[in-house]
Amino acid sequence: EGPIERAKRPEDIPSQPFPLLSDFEWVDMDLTSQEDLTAVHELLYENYVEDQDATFRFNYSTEFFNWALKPPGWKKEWHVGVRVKATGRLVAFISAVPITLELRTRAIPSVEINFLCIHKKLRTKRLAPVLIKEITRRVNRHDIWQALYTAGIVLPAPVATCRYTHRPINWATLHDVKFSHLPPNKTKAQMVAHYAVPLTTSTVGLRRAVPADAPAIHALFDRYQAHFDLIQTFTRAEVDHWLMGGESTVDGASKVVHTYVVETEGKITDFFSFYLLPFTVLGNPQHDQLGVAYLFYYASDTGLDADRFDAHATAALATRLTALMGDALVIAQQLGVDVFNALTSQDNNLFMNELKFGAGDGYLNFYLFNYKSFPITGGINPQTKEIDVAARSGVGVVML
Ligand SMILES: Cc1c(C(=O)c2nccn2C)oc2cccc(OCCCNCc3cccnc3)c12
Repeated sequence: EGPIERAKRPEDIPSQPFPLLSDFEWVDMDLTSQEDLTAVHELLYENYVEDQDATFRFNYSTEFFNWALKPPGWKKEWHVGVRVKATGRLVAFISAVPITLELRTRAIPSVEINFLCIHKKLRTKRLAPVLIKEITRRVNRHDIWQALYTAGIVLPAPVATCRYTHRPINWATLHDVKFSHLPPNKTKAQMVAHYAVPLTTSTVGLRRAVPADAPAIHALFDRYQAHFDLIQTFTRAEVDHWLMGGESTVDGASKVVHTYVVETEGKITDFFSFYLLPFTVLGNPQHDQLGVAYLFYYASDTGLDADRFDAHATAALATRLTALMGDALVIAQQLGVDVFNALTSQDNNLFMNELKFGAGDGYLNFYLFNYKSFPITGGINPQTKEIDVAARSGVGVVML
């Protein structure tokens, strides 16, 4: 395992931007300005990823970008836009944010590439490879040579493949928007009852995290995720940002990322987090938005000191995570979420059957740019693609 290309130096990298078609120009988006944040939001609102049937489109808010694109170490020159020279109209975007990866305990200073978006009217102009080459140049100029990215499509050699899973919370709405279907031998009332979630949480000591919890969360999280093969490691400032919300917080609470802790006798024994990212529903008379939560990072000290494959420790962790994530569903329901999404990564397979997560028909492939790695299990059987509960995933990193 290791870098593919021999190490270059920043001074070997061109200082001039990659050539663009003559009608277009590169622009560094200024995401400290509401105007540019809104321009990026609108471009993606109208042109970003949709599901197969063009029923749903991601709806990333400007608060979401304040969180996702401005972590510690963020750079304006890594928020790359393409404008039409004549009109100034934003027609494409790609971003990089700094992340420290660890692959089997080897630290890899990297970036995370995300939000590659090209206006629908400019597809098939081969703009995507140009955007990727330009963001690579801008990152290399800062002496970073590896990158993490995900895609629904299969490109050469994913480092891991995980499967989408969904836990319906508001089954009736999911049925209205044709995401969930009524099985032939069931009634709507039975489906609604099957997915009913309690109105209140049950874990003793569960509460919203506050900034003062960050050191304890950081210590627990470092210990917990040491057992995965591919993780994102966090500085204290990165815990403050990614788990406490950073700039997306208004009066201490983020509207995007929601983090909860379990405090038992003055000690933080567990935490979990999820982020809210709605879908725009296309062409539906009853609903134009779908409330979606995505499981983010979590940790528990249950069974932490045992060997990862110790059956008793695993069973104890499964029980604990089932209780915690059951409460995450309750909190998501209180926030108006219609479906709670998770991947087969992390230790999610330990609770998803018990909590009625169902396998989706989407897959998320993880890619490492310029780094050769042995494959990592994504929590599914490579042949059947079915969720493999026994094979807990080696993927600890979560991509937005
Ligand atoms: C996306 C997504 C969906 C859906 O598409 C979906 N849920 C309810 C209705 N729909 C249509 O379901 C998931 C389950 C787990 C993780 C996920 O995503 C993980 C993070 C995705 N990163 C963004 C991304 C962008 C482009 C391609 N792939 C991923 C998803």
